[in-house]
Amino acid sequence: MTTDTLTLPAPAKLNRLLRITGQRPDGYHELQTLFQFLDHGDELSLTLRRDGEIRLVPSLPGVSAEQNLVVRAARLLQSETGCRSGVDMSLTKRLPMGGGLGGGSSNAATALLGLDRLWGLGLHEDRLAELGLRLGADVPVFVRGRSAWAEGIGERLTPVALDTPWFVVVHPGIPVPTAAVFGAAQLTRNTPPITMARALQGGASSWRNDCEPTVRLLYPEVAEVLDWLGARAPAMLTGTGACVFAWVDSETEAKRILTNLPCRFTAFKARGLNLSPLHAALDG
Ligand SMILES: C[C@@](CO)(OP(=O)(O)O)[C@H](O)COP(=O)(O)OP(=O)(O)OC[C@H]1O[C@@H](n2ccc(N)nc2=O)[C@H](O)[C@@H]1O
Ligand SMILES: Nc1ncnc2c1ncn2[C@@H]1O[C@H](COP(=O)(O)OP(=O)(O)O)[C@@H](O)[C@H]1O
Repeated sequence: MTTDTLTLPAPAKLNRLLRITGQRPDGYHELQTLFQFLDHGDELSLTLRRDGEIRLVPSLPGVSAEQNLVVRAARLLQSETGCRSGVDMSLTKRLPMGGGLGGGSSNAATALLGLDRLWGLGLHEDRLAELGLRLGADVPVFVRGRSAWAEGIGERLTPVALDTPWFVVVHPGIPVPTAAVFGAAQLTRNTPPITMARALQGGASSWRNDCEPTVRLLYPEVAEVLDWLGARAPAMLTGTGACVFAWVDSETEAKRILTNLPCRFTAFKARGLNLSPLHAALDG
């Protein structure tokens, strides 16, 4: 049976570890990172249009519909496949923009997989991941939908099963643009690469984020969150920020930390997942 409307999750990700091991001639940084999904995120609704039009209503504050990654994903899919169907999209945004939670990339992956289903394209996951990479370095992991060890700029992915604690994720109330962190002179760019086995062997207590010292220095609001949360549980930066996460043993402990949150910060609690809720929804 075919359906005319799909409503799908676009989960957040955390970078449980992030090492910057070099820089390519085109300026992009080579990373080693561990990606994990959360059971918290945005939601994208897709309704089939037969006239080929692609619409997003309403658009996000500060991002025109044309720049929005879900519209760009839909156009890319149309131009690559010659598909003549269109779509009406609406996005329920819960993830902060520029938060290091991969919201835009996750939205793009949900659009790619959702439209592949809605338009009956039947594209292979490898092809969708390749199209995703053209939209952003973080899109492929959301297309694949498994926790992963990532290398290159994040596109060389090996699935892994990570521990799945409860997390408290705190946003300092300011965005941190990815390009500003990667453009900073003082950023560490020469961390020696390690094997995935060694990274996993060390466990969460050994995992670090190479962006953290630079982000601390450039964004005192993030440093404040790192100090506040770090005093309550082990805490680190996700991606290039702005969000900081801490891992705890139970939902009760997560709630306890949230109860005392200073009102200048926003926060949520979520469980770590090794399978993306998008894939669970599409397979269910
Ligand atoms: C570093 C990560 C870790 O997850 O951080 P967050 O953005 O999620 O915080 C990501 O790989 C980010 O991926 P994504 O957000 O898709 O980045 P893009 O839009 O492709 O790149 C934005 C800009 O950041 C720089 N950039 C990005 C990725 C990379 N490996 N090296 C870079 O130097 C480039 O200047 C690029 O123009
Ligand atoms: N659907 C979208 N959701 C969020 N941001 C988007 C979207 N489409 C385009 N963008 C642009 O991408 C930028 C990075 O967004 P986001 O993915 O939320 O941050 P991060 O990569 O730090 O997790 C935003 O500041 C915005 O300009």
